[in-house]
This record gives sequence, structure tokens and C-alpha cells, in this order.
Amino acid sequence: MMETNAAQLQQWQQVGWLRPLDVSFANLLLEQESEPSPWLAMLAALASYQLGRGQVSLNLASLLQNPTFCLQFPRPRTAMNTVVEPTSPEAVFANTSLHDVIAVLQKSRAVSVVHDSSETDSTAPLVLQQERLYLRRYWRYQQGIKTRLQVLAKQREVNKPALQQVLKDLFGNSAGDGDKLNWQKLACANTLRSGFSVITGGPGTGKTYTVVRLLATLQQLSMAEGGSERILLAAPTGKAAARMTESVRSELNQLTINDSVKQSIDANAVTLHRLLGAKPGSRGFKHHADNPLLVDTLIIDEASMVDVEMMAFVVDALPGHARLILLGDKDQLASVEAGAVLGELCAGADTGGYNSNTVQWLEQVTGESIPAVYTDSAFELSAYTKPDANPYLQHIVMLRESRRFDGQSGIGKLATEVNGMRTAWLQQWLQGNAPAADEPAELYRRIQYLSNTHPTDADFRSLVQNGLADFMARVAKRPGGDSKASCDQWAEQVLDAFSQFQVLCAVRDGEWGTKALNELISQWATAASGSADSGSGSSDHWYLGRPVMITRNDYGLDLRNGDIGIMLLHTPTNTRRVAFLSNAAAANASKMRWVLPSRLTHVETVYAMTVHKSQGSEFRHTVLVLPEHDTPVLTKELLYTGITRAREQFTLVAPQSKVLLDAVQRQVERG
Ligand SMILES: Nc1ncnc2c1ncn2[C@@H]1O[C@H](COP(=O)(O)OP(=O)(O)OP(=O)(O)O)[C@@H](O)[C@H]1O
Repeated sequence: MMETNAAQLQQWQQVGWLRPLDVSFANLLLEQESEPSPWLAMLAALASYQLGRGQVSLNLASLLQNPTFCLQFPRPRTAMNTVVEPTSPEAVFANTSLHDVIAVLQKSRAVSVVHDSSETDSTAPLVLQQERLYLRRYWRYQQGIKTRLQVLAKQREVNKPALQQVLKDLFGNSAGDGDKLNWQKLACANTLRSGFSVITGGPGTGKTYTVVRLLATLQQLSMAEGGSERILLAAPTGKAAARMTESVRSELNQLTINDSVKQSIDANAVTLHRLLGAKPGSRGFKHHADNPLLVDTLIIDEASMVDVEMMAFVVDALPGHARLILLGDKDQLASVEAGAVLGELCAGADTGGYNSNTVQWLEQVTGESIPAVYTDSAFELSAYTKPDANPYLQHIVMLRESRRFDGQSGIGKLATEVNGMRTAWLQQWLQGNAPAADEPAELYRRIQYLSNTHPTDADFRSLVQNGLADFMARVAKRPGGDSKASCDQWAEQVLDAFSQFQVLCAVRDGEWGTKALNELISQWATAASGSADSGSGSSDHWYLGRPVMITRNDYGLDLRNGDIGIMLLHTPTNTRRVAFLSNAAAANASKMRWVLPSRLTHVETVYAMTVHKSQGSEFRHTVLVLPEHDTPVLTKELLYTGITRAREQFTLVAPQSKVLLDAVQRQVERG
């Protein structure tokens, strides 16, 4: 059986199902076993494979129950025109029981078996906990987070009368709009109750609005006691940090509060890497348990993008008294790295699940009255009566009303239907049917569907060219003068124009993937600009107006993975440079960075980017392009994330509507 499994791993690697890394890891383990067990290599390779696609562990029960669903292998790769028909996961795991697999793992020296979250002395590379097989490092990250959050989540003392007054001043008396619950007020209150909380909500549900009031609440309460709260704002990427800074600053400007409280609030958000003090070339950070951050409250935005490794480093670096608040949309795609931390913490949050303690506390300080549908008696006991109950539900408030997309908005409607995995309305829309009698015509104005198309067809080409027209015009316009200031101002306008329109792809390869579309759009762009400079027009050629995305952090240049720049003529020096918005946190730092293209080693053209890369960004007009054939990466989370990147206009390009309908019914499995 062992030889069979070794040959099987080779075959699955050949067809592109397993990575060479997965197979090498498995072989390494086998070499170290005195009595290698037949299934060890296979299971170790699959645990490593799951990690590569964002799952922290291999769930053995679901593997044996439904191997194809659990592994979600892509379409097999064909080499040199030979079609290899790989053995299916079903065939490999036929007649294998969970009991047998676990018994085999328990006997292996490469596996340590743990029954609870306590750390063991073992250094075995694999950890088996119940039905899940982990790579040790990731098991430790997960346990580290769990242990730390349990401590942070303990209830804290609050001056309730003072809190009641501050909340009343900031959010009004009670019962938000008419008979609706004021979830924003409840969210703000709930963060004060313990050292760990989550505010989750879809786009435009007022997370920033709430956070700004939370900042004011924390400062006001602290100042009333003669202190000052040390609050830090952070986000997983440079772009998300810049967006957080901008939206907090603008919301703060509109808020009428005491001047001294306002002045005590620092709206500058930094990346998590900068916060923890990244050490170039090393996995570790300057701040950790022995050198904790100087912070009383840490607020992390776009928390859905934080992977399990980064979250473990963050909680490790928090001082004992600190408070951690996570903001984000739990329904968005998780980070490409392993671990859907926010999604897992928020499992079940749609229905509240508050116990009587939480309800009583929240009602007392907010004056709101929480309906019974949001309560759950299963959480009454400190020992949870439901075995799968989520212990963090008491710490989560979900904002439920979009302030950006009203009932008339097609974007909001599309996002809601996709998130709810419902296809009936989508089918109507895809077929181009007129709005139903009870639907406003406005609903369909800002959403458009392009079907039966090919990348080189005129309809797709004009969609893209119209979308990029303003950007192209600004690139061609050149600065008002030769001064540094006017050149910077022009570059800022060019970058702003570029950020208004974006093509998003589900995949990188294939004719509807980012690689091919960037190649094609580059040719259109250089042909349209008609400049002598257009050269080959290939997507990696440094032509004027080429938009690029950084694909790897570059600490030397202070550029972050995901930063976008445009190749322009830097008029003060008369050189071609790539203009980026600066990541510098200092208030007096120049807003623009001009970098010589020769210094940029990890960049890609970015007329089209993957949905994963678009997380944390929004565009006025977003075009989501789906491939011709279904693939396992197409999930409702991916569609939801793509749709919710659109602020005013959304276009779906899907050559086959069935691909969309199948994807809506596929959910990411949490690892
Ligand atoms: N209670 C409220 N009353 C009035 N306006 C509100 C309220 N809540 C939010 N808004 C407004 O709605 C808009 C969206 O809110 P906000 O930016 O806070 O949402 P968000 O959840 O942070 O959005 P994003 O998904 O972009 O991060 C903002 O203009 C904000 O000022």
C-alpha cells in the first residue's frame, strides 16, 4: 500500500494537484520513520496541500466522507498534449475508515496526539487533535490565539453611568432609526465590556462611523479619570491602512465633540508589519511577549485579510491590560495565507446568540432593547451546552444596515443574494428580465451583465476603454508646470483616476485570467495612446501610463505588496519614473514617491487584478470577470468580495451564466 501511495503522490504532483513542496515534505517525514505507516506520506502531503490553499488543518472526517469536496483539486494539468487521467481522491480513499486512519497516525513518531489546547513538549512535525491533522507551527499559532483571546475576553470593570452618558451624546437616546435597533451604539458599548471584541458588517454599514465614536468614547472616559488612552490603528496592507486613515480622518472631521477629545485622537493607521516592527529577512518581529507594544487599545481594520500567523504575532505582542478590537466583513474572502481567522471567530454571528448576561449589560448601558431572536439560551451556562457553540459570540456585534447601498441599489441586492447563496433572483437578472412589478427600475441601473463575449470582442473592449478613458486622458495631459508640486499634484490625479475603474478576475490563467487580460489591455492602451513610445505594448514593457502593482514587500523602497503605481514622466528631472502614493506615516512627508522602474523587481501590470488582491480596496466602477469553465476557486465568498468592491457601478462579465450560478452555491470550507 505504501508504494501505491508514493506513486499516487507523484501522479497528483504531475497533474498539478499537489505542489512539489507537499510531496517533498511527505517524503522527508517518511525517511525519518523507523516503521513508516502506509498512509502517513499521503496525509502529510494533503495537510501541506490544504495549508497552501489557506486551510490551517486537514479535516480527516470530511476527507473520508467526501474527498473531492474536501480537497477541491483544480482541473488536472495536461503535459505535452498527453492527457493524464489521475486517480480520483474517491478511488484512493475508498474503503478507508476514519478509525483506521487515526489509528495509523497515532502510531507514527511524526505525529503528536493532543486532546486539548495545552502545548506539548513534542517536536513531532504533525499534530493530531480530534479529527484534524495540523502542521505543528500552524497548530501552535491557532492555540496561541485561542489562549490569548480567552484571557482578553474576560469581562472588565466599566464606569457604567459615564459610559451611558457618552453613548447617549454620541449616538442619541435609544432605538436608532424608528423601531430599528441601533447596532452601532450596541457595537460601541460591547467593545468596552471586555478586552476582545469584533465589529463586523458588509460594505457601508458604518464600521468607520462606529469606530470614530468608539475612539471618542475611549478618550472621553479615560480623560474623565485624568488619563489618556493609547490607541493604535492598524490594517493588514498599506492600502487598507491608508484607506482607514483617510476614512477615520474624514468621519472625525464631521463629528461634533469636545475639542480636547478630538485633538487626542490620532487617525493615522499603520500596517501590522510596521506596528510590530518587521525585521527584514526574518519571520519574527521587534515586538512580542517579552517586548510588548505600548498600547491600551489596538483596532485592526480589514481583519478578514489577517491570516493565522499574523494574528498569532499580534496577540503575542499585546500587553496584558490591552484591548483588541477587530473590524471587518466576515463574509469576505479570507487571506490567501492560511487561516480564515475572522470568519471562524464570527461563525453564527448573523443570529446574535447573546446570553442573558450580555443582553442585560448591553440594554442597561445603551437603552436599546434586544429582541429575543438575537438571544440563545445555549450560551447561558459557562460550560456551553452546544458542543459546537462559538464562545466568541458574546463579543461580536454585526452591523446589519447598509448606509451606502439602499433598497434601490442593485449592487447591494446582488451582494445580498450571492451572500445568501440564493439563485432565483440572480437567474432573472442574468436572463435580462424586466424588474418584477414590486421592484424599482432603479435596482437594475447600476448593475450590468455582459454574456456570450470573448476578450477581443468589441463589447468587452469598449467596456474597458470607456472605463479607462479618464485615466488615459489624465496621463496624456501632463502637469501644469515643471515644479515638483505641480508634477506631484498631476500624478496624484492620475492615480486617483486609475482607482475609479478596475477589472477583477477570479483566476490568473486562461483567456479570462489576469495574465492574458493585462497583456491584451496593455496593447489596447498603447495603441490608443498612439505614442511613439508604445513599443511592443506587451504588459511588462515600461511604457508611459503603465499601471503596476507591487507583488512583494520591499522594505528598502518602503513599498508594500499591493501598492499601485503608474509609469509617468517626472518633469522636474525629465526621467521616467513610477509614481506611488507614499506609505510614510509622518504628517510632513511628501505624498508622492517617484521610483526608477529599474529598481522595481516584483511588479505586475494591473489593468486586471485578482479578486484576492482587490481586498481592502473599492472602485467606482468594478468589472468582475469569470472564466468560461467552473473551477473550485469560484465560491460565493469570491463573488461577494468582487461585487462589494464596487461603489457606484458593477459589471459582471461571465461568458457562461451557469458558472456564476454554480459558484453562488459553493462555499469556502473553513479549515
Ligand atoms: N448612523 C449613521 N447616521 C448617518 N450616517 C451614517 C451612519 N452610519 C454610517 N453613516 C454614513 O454612511 C457612510 C458609510 O459608513 P462607513 O464608511 O462608516 O461604513 P464602513 O462600514 O466603514 O464602510 P466600508 O465597507 O467602506 O469600510 C458614511 O458616509 C457614513 O458617514
